[in-house]
Amino acid sequence: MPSRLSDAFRAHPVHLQHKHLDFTSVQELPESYKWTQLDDSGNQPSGDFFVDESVPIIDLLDPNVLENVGHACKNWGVFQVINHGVTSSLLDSIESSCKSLFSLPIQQKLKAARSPDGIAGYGLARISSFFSKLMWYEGFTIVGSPLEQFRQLWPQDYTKFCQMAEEYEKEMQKLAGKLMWVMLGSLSITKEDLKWAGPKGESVEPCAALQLNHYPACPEPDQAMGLAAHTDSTLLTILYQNNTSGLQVLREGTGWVTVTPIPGGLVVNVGDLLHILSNGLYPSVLHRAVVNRAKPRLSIAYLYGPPSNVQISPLSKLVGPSQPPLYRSVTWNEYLGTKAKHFNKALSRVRACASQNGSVDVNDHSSVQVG
Ligand SMILES: C=C1C[C@]23C[C@@]1(O)CC[C@H]2[C@@]12CCC[C@@](C)(C(=O)O1)[C@H]2[C@@H]3C(=O)O
Ligand SMILES: O=C(O)CCC(=O)C(=O)O
Ligand SMILES: [Fe+2]
Repeated sequence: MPSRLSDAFRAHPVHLQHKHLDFTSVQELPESYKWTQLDDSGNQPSGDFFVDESVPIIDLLDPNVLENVGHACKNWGVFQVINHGVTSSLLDSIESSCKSLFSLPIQQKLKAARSPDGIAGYGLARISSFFSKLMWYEGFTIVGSPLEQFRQLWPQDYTKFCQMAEEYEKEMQKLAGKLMWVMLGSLSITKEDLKWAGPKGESVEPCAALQLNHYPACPEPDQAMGLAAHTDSTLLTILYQNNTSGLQVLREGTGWVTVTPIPGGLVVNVGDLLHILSNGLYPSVLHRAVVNRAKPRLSIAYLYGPPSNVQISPLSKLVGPSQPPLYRSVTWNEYLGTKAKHFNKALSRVRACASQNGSVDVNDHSSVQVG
């Protein structure tokens, strides 16, 4: 059983033909990038034009923060956070470094290509193997120190980039720890209830990945897909998006709702592991990224999870005779492997007794087709 996050995909290598497009030279969308409704998992009418609903914005300094976060997690599985303590100068720096990174020639970026059974590096979206059409997307995954890969990629500039990425990871780790306790606190879970977080609640070596996402401007955005609908496998994800819209979340009964960027704001979403811990009370939100004709879009996701070999299961405080545990226990490593194999059916795979009692997964996106 793998015990480090970077070993999670060893048993389930993802073989993507590395057909990398030089997006800058394309005038017309190639057939292989044209999505129809059938290719698009979970396609629902877009809520953009008629929905007067928007993802909650939460001020982390608000005295009612617990209640507000609880409401957002329960009803949306996502919120935007302000007054989070991460400086706008750090957000600006990482954004501009990512811009330089993605503007390198494709041959150079491929020097740091992710291997089929690896976790870190440059490449197509990992979930691409579940779809017959390609995404208008390129990404870079960083786990721990990015030094080695960036040395190959950027022999002159890598130290500056690495220092900044490490500072960003440090700040995100602090914020993610804080957010985790607020999100759990909103369920009346205290630090004593979470054994793996240490006696005082100090998180024992949490695991995390930094995902740099780039969606170039697209000649036919209505037919293209940036990043197909998925949930994150994390406890929670913190996403910084530049000032270009593209992120959409699926709201039951409404459809796709755009998460409009707010200056200095960060998007926080509930991941599958928090859904499991909360025994299904907090849904992990299905989300995707669409593209546009005018401007490239950048986003930086901090994917935060528990130590990779800790067993995660519904918290005992949230389980009782009338609320049986909905999921069996699973480590993050094991769950990432399950996700690599079963994608949007991964949660159902760890569902307790799903086949015996015939119950339906409250967060089951298995109606979502994979191509
Ligand atoms: C820790 C991780 C979560 C993630 C897979 C990864 O190894 C690093 C990238 C993450 C990401 C980002 C885009 C969507 C996603 C489903 C994917 O394919 O790669 C997530 C993965 C996840 O949360 O399962
Ligand atoms: O680019 C976005 O807005 C979404 C990115 C995302 O979902 C991810 O990195 O997991
Ligand atoms: Fe995501």
